[in-house]
Amino acid sequence: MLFHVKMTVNLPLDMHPERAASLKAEEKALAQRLQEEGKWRHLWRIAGHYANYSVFDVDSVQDLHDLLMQLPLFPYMAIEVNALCRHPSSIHADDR
Ligand SMILES: O=C(O)CC1=CCC(=O)O1
Repeated sequence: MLFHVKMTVNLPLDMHPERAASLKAEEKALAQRLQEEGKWRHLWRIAGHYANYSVFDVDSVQDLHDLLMQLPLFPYMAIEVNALCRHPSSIHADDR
Protein backbone atom coordinates (compact mmCIF):
# COMPACT_ATOMS: atom_id res chain seq x y z
CA MET A 1 0.00 0.00 0.00
CA LEU A 2 1.28 3.44 -0.93
CA PHE A 3 0.87 6.51 1.23
CA HIS A 4 1.79 10.11 0.54
CA VAL A 5 2.96 11.72 3.76
CA LYS A 6 3.79 15.32 4.55
CA MET A 7 6.00 15.85 7.59
CA THR A 8 6.54 19.32 8.99
CA VAL A 9 9.27 19.53 11.61
CA ASN A 10 8.83 21.90 14.54
CA LEU A 11 11.75 21.58 16.92
CA PRO A 12 11.33 23.64 20.11
CA LEU A 13 13.34 26.85 19.91
CA ASP A 14 14.89 26.08 23.29
CA MET A 15 16.00 22.54 22.38
CA HIS A 16 19.72 22.12 23.03
CA PRO A 17 21.59 22.13 19.68
CA GLU A 18 23.33 18.85 20.53
CA ARG A 19 19.97 17.17 21.23
CA ALA A 20 18.62 18.50 17.93
CA ALA A 21 21.69 17.28 16.03
CA SER A 22 21.42 13.86 17.66
CA LEU A 23 17.73 13.50 16.77
CA LYS A 24 18.41 14.56 13.17
CA ALA A 25 21.26 12.04 12.88
CA GLU A 26 19.05 9.24 14.26
CA GLU A 27 16.24 10.27 11.90
CA LYS A 28 18.61 10.23 8.92
CA ALA A 29 19.99 6.78 9.77
CA LEU A 30 16.51 5.27 10.12
CA ALA A 31 15.21 7.05 7.01
CA GLN A 32 18.11 5.73 4.95
CA ARG A 33 17.62 2.18 6.28
CA LEU A 34 13.91 2.30 5.43
CA GLN A 35 14.75 3.60 1.93
CA GLU A 36 17.20 0.73 1.44
CA GLU A 37 14.44 -1.68 2.54
CA GLY A 38 12.05 -0.14 -0.01
CA LYS A 39 9.53 1.04 2.58
CA TRP A 40 10.37 4.75 2.22
CA ARG A 41 10.13 5.10 -1.56
CA HIS A 42 10.50 8.86 -1.94
CA LEU A 43 11.83 11.62 0.29
CA TRP A 44 11.68 15.18 -0.97
CA ARG A 45 12.42 18.44 0.80
CA ILE A 46 9.62 20.99 0.32
CA ALA A 47 11.50 24.03 -0.92
CA GLY A 48 11.56 26.84 1.59
CA HIS A 49 10.14 24.74 4.44
CA TYR A 50 11.53 22.47 7.17
CA ALA A 51 9.22 19.80 5.82
CA ASN A 52 9.20 16.89 3.43
CA TYR A 53 6.92 15.00 1.10
CA SER A 54 7.44 11.27 1.32
CA VAL A 55 5.94 8.16 -0.24
CA PHE A 56 5.83 5.01 1.86
CA ASP A 57 5.23 1.47 0.60
CA VAL A 58 3.97 -0.60 3.52
CA ASP A 59 1.70 -3.61 4.04
CA SER A 60 -1.02 -1.91 6.07
CA VAL A 61 -2.23 1.29 7.70
CA GLN A 62 -1.04 -0.15 11.00
CA ASP A 63 2.47 -0.65 9.57
CA LEU A 64 2.53 2.97 8.41
CA HIS A 65 1.38 4.16 11.81
CA ASP A 66 4.01 2.07 13.62
CA LEU A 67 6.74 3.24 11.24
CA LEU A 68 5.87 6.91 11.67
CA MET A 69 5.67 6.61 15.44
CA GLN A 70 9.17 5.15 15.65
CA LEU A 71 10.74 8.13 13.85
CA PRO A 72 13.01 9.98 16.28
CA LEU A 73 11.52 13.31 15.20
CA PHE A 74 7.93 12.04 15.54
CA PRO A 75 7.21 14.05 18.71
CA TYR A 76 8.22 17.23 16.87
CA MET A 77 6.43 16.71 13.56
CA ALA A 78 3.00 17.53 12.23
CA ILE A 79 2.12 14.64 9.91
CA GLU A 80 -0.50 14.49 7.17
CA VAL A 81 -1.27 11.18 5.45
CA ASN A 82 -3.05 10.46 2.18
CA ALA A 83 -3.61 6.94 0.84
CA LEU A 84 -2.67 6.43 -2.82
CA CYS A 85 -4.07 4.05 -5.38
CA ARG A 86 -3.16 3.35 -8.98
CA HIS A 87 -4.12 5.97 -11.53
CA PRO A 88 -5.63 4.36 -14.66
CA SER A 89 -3.32 6.42 -16.89
CA SER A 90 -0.12 5.58 -15.03
CA ILE A 91 2.57 3.90 -17.13
CA HIS A 92 4.42 2.68 -14.04
CA ALA A 93 3.66 -1.00 -13.59
CA ASP A 94 4.97 -1.02 -10.03
CA ASP A 95 2.46 1.59 -8.86
CA ARG A 96 -0.13 -0.17 -6.77
O1 LIG B 1 14.13 16.90 7.68
C1 LIG B 1 13.01 16.33 7.59
O2 LIG B 1 12.20 16.60 6.70
C2 LIG B 1 12.67 15.21 8.54
C3 LIG B 1 13.31 14.00 8.10
C4 LIG B 1 12.75 12.90 7.60
C5 LIG B 1 13.77 11.94 7.26
C6 LIG B 1 14.96 12.67 7.64
O3 LIG B 1 16.13 12.27 7.56
O4 LIG B 1 14.66 13.90 8.12
